[in-house]
Amino acid sequence: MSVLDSIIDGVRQDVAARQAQRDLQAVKELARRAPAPLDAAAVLRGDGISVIAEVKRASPSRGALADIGDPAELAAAYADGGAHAISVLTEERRFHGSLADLDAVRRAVSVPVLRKDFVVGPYQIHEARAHGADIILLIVAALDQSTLTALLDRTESLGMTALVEVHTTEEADRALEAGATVIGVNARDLKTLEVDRDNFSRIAPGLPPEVVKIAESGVRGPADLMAYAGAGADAVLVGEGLVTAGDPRVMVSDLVAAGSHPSCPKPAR
Ligand SMILES: O=P(O)(O)OC[C@@H](O)[C@@H](O)c1c[nH]c2ccccc12
Repeated sequence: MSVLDSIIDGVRQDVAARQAQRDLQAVKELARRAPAPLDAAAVLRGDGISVIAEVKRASPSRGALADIGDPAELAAAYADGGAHAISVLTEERRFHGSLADLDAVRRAVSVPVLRKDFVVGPYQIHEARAHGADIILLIVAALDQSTLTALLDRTESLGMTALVEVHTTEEADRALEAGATVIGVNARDLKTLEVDRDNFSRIAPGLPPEVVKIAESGVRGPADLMAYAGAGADAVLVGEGLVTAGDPRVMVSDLVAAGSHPSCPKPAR
């Protein structure tokens, strides 16, 4: 079984346990009462290269990454450094995240918030909305085509933005077929956990100009952001580099400065 399959197995069990506590109707009601979602796609498409800064406690490849302390403080430091959006891992078993982390971050920042998890069904989307998320991650490799399409439609019907994650050109075709308008190319293969930063430049140029393109994983500093920008990225998603940085606020502001510098390449559209 691949790493991805085993993560999904655990996620299905955890979702079933939560759903037994609070059913879909109840979560939908909470979602309806949440403040309206922000237009994240507009933020990410804005001038310069946007930075999505991730609250990431651990990963399957590295184990515990850093003692991040209070996730609200970390998220506030990211926002203070100029992050355009904040990603919060909520998967518990491998990433040590939680919905409590999402709540804490939502209360701490006013920029768009991404719930980063392994979404397998509509329950998690309403749940994300109920906890104040504006963006949801949908991983093409984890979903069959009809489920992907249904989950994308569900996300949009709640006024949220779907970040549809791909790792190959075949997956990118499936994302477009499903109607994705924001596509993330992950440098990390979720089946082997190997990182290949050139993956973005192989896949992104084949995507339509109007699609918002996000380069995910492997950004260690401004040079990686510039390289992704040169290959057409609208935004970068950065986790490990930030949680292990001595001063996350300063690192975010260095990335934001690089991404808004006149010499930084802009996506052609
Ligand atoms: O820590 P990194 O290399 O900066 O990567 C961040 C982000 O791209 C990564 O956490 C990620 C991308 N897609 C995912 C899907 C599930 C869990 C995690 C991820």
